[in-house]
Amino acid sequence: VTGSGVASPQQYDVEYLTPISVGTPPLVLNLNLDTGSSDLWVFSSELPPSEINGQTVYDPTKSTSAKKLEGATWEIEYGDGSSSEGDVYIDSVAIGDLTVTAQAVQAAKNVSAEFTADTHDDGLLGLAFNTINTVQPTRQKTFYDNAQSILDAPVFTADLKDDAPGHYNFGYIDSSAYTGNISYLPVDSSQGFWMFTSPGYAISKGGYKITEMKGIADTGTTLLLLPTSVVLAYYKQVDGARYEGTQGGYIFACSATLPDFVFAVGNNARITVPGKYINYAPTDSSGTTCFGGIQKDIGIGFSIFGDVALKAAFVVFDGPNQQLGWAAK
Ligand SMILES: NCc1ccc(-c2ccco2)nc1
Repeated sequence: VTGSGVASPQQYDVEYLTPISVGTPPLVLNLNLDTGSSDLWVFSSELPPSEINGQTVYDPTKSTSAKKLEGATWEIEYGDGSSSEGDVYIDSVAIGDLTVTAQAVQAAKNVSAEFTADTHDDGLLGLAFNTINTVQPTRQKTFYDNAQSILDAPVFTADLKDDAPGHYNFGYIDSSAYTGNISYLPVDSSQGFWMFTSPGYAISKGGYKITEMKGIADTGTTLLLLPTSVVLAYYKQVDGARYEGTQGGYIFACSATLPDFVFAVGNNARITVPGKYINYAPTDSSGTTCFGGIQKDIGIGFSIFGDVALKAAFVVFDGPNQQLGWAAK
C-alpha cells in the first residue's frame, strides 16, 4: 500500500497543510504534518466554542468507527509556546489511498490562542518517534508507525516547495521528484526526533567551513535555526543585517541581497538553500524591513532544519533503517 497527500503552504510558507480523512463517514481535516512531534491531535466538538475560529472539528459521536480510549489523556507544548490537550479515540485515518484503521486520534478539549487564531489548521499529525507521544497512561503510535507494516516500503518522504504545493508520500520514493542521488545519514532517535549531524556549511560562493551541526529535520518548524557561530557568519554577508531583540531575531532591508546557505550531507553531498528562501517575510505592513529565515538555535540544544531548509530538498524518512535521505530537486 502507498499513500500521497498534497502539502499546501499557508502564507509565507509558515506551515504546510495536508487533507487527511478521519472516521466514518470520512471527515476531511487539514492537518500540519509535523516530523518534530508525535501526537495526532485534532480540533474537536469537545472544545469550548470560544476556542474554535473557522476550523473543521472532529465529533467522535458522529463517527460510527470511533471508540473512546477510556482513561487516556494528552497534553502537549510546542517550541513556539503553543499548546493543546484533550482525550483520545481510536478511529480510522487515511492519507490518500493509505488507511490506518486503528489510529489514536487525540481530540482537543483545549487549545492555546495561537491555534485558535490559525483558522485553516485543523490540528497536527506527528511523524517523529513514538517515544515522545504524550498520551497517558499508555503512549500511542504515530500514523507512520502504524502504517509501516502495510506500506510497500517502510518510508515516507517530504517534498515541500517554496510558495507552491508539494507532497508527503508514504510507502514509496518518487524518483521523478528529485535530481541526482539521495544521500543517506544515520538518525539518532534517542530524543524522539529525526536527528542527524551535518559536518559543515558554506555561504554562497564562500569557502566550505567544517563545523558539526547536530539538528533535527522538522517540517513543523518554519525557519532554519542554527548555531550562533554559523548565524553570525551568515549575516556578516548581508549588508545592514542586525539582531533586533524586540523582533526576536535578525532583520535586514527587504531589498537586501541574501547569499545562499549550503549545508553538507555526509562528506560529499550538499543541499543549497537559495538566498530567496532566507528573506523570510516583512516585519510590518510597510515591507521595508524583513525577518531572516536563518535564526539562532539558542537554548534548544540542537539545530532545527525547518521548512526554510526542507523546501530546498527531497527528504526520505526511513524509520526501520534509522536513516534520513537528502536529495536536491
Ligand atoms: N512545531 C510544531 C508546531 C506546529 C504548529 C504550531 C502552531 C501554533 C499555532 C499554529 O500552529 N506550533 C507548533
